[in-house]
Amino acid sequence: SDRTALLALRSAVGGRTLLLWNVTDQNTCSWPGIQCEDNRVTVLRLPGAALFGPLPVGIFGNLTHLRTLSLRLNALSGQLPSDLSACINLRNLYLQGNEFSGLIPDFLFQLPDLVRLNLASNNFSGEISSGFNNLTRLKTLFLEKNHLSGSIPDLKIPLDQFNVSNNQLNGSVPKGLQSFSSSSFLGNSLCGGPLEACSGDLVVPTGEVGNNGGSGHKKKLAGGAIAGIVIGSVLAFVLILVILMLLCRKKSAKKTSSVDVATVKNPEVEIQGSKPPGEIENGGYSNGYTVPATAAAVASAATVAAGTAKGEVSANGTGTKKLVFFGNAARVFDLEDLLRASAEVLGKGTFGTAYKAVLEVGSVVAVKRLKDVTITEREFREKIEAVGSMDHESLVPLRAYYFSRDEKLLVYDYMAMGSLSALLHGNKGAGRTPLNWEIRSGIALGAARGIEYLHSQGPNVSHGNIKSSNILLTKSYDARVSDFGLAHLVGPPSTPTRVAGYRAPEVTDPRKVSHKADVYSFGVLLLELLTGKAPTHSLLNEEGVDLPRWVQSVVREEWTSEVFDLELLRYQNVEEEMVQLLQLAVDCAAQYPDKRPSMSEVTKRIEELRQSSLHEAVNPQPDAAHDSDDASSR
Ligand SMILES: Nc1ncnc2c1ncn2[C@@H]1O[C@H](COP(=O)(O)OP(=O)(O)OP(=O)(O)O)[C@@H](O)[C@H]1O
Repeated sequence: SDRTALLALRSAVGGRTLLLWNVTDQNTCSWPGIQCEDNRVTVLRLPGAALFGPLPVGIFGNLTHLRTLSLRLNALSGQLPSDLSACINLRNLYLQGNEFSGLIPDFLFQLPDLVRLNLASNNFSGEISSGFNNLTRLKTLFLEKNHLSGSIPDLKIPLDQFNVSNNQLNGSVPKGLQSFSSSSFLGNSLCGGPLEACSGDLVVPTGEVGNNGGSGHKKKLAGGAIAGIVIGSVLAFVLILVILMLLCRKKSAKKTSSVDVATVKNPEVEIQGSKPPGEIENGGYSNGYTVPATAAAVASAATVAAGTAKGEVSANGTGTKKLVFFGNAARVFDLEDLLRASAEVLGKGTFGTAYKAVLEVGSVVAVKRLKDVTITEREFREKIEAVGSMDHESLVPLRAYYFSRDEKLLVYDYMAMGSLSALLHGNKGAGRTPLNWEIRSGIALGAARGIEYLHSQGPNVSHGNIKSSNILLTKSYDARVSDFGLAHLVGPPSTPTRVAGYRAPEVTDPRKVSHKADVYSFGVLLLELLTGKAPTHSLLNEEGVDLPRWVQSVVREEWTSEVFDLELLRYQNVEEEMVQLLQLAVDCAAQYPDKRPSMSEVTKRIEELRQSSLHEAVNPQPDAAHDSDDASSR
């Protein structure tokens, strides 16, 4: 049984479990570091518990329901016990910071559910097996600081995190791993990818210069070859310049009033729109980042468009170079107004750059300049019409759009308080409105209603990119969901976002997102709202777990002291409701889609718990009321 196995572990490697575990307590599941489901041990966490010596065979063969095993930072040694292969439900295996040795055993590759594997800082030796390719769900692989040798196999699994630094590896970094930074590979004899190019990468086909075919030595280029390359490059550059100049002349002679926006790309705006590295990050704290522009970025697109749009509306509505508005009474400004507006950069996102444009009449709009739109104009218009027809008080309204070959603009209502992301993680200085329970639970409810509305449009309508920078706030902190329907307008991101944080585990193509995947992302958003921690924060703790797993790893009794944002804790009278909302967040972020509630259920639960907290604030109830509530819900 699980109990026998735990007792065997205790007597084999002892450590602090000798003090921690009260063996007279028959309820093994209440022992520190242990969590159970249906009376079977699913989580065993004994980090830094002074465990010592080899793990004998005969223990883990019984703990077959284990999902998380963390024995990091102990002094365990020897080979990994072969009966660990029986733990086929294992998802998280954290063994870093021990003295394990021998080969990385093949049985690990037979654990189909493994998501996180950390074997760093041990004495493992031998080669890294291509058997890791069997672990199709693996997201994190840490093997740094061991004695691993040989070359790195080409791993084709979609890893979020990977590190093999400080081993004795050689050869080149395989293609599939080249997007990781050099720090993942340093301290080896590796080359290629983020590291220095491998010798042999530069093959110059002349008699005296080039690779000698396998000796591994890089031959220096001869002086003559270098001169040849330089002169050749300069000539090619001059030739391109001449061609460009000729082309430009031809074009301007042809017509002074070109029809296409593409010809008036405003270099000034381009510069102002580009971000200084590190300052504006996708999903980061970009709100409030302002670069005053003499003319809006949108104006660059609008300049010619406005000049040519008048009277050029074609009968079918396509091919027009003008703003297309949604709704009946919405046409309160036109391209010329946008042209005269002053603009500032709000931030750069997955789909392009967002600007704030202040119109001369005083109204303010947000303009999103889309990049990487690969679909045809017809498809674009069809899809954007569908987005524009969405109408709900918890969505950021899309007012208008503009389409030309080189410029695609979306015009939204401007949300004065910026994004939830900026509010939670941005300026925490004095003068900021404290984010109390009422505000946070109200934001949760507004966002839930917006997503519920989107889902009510049909089984194929999902948001696909729920995160805190896409929840925007009005002056009165009402939440509005933004960026819906955009994933279908643009091509796949050129660089896949590695640590998405919000993305459900089953999602492989970010454009194919189900209702249940939105629910997962909303769960992460709720956790962010309650903990104040950003889910994209690199390593939430030393184990590199994501926000949902971190919250789950903290026992429920300790949620109040360990998990909640300190600012929120000042409002003690709503502790029970806070715990309920956290439980809802955990339910939403369940690993398996079928276990997650629907958005309408989510909205209902938030409404209920908010009602009880508001009621309580007005009519404080004695504790007994809670007890009876609990009893009835059990
Ligand atoms: N309608 C709006 N009103 C006010 N601010 C906005 C509006 N739309 C976007 N922003 C701001 O502009 C920033 C960039 O937005 P954008 O939607 O382009 O990127 P993102 O939300 O960070 O990422 P993604 O494109 O992946 O959704 C956001 O952080 C938000 O603060």
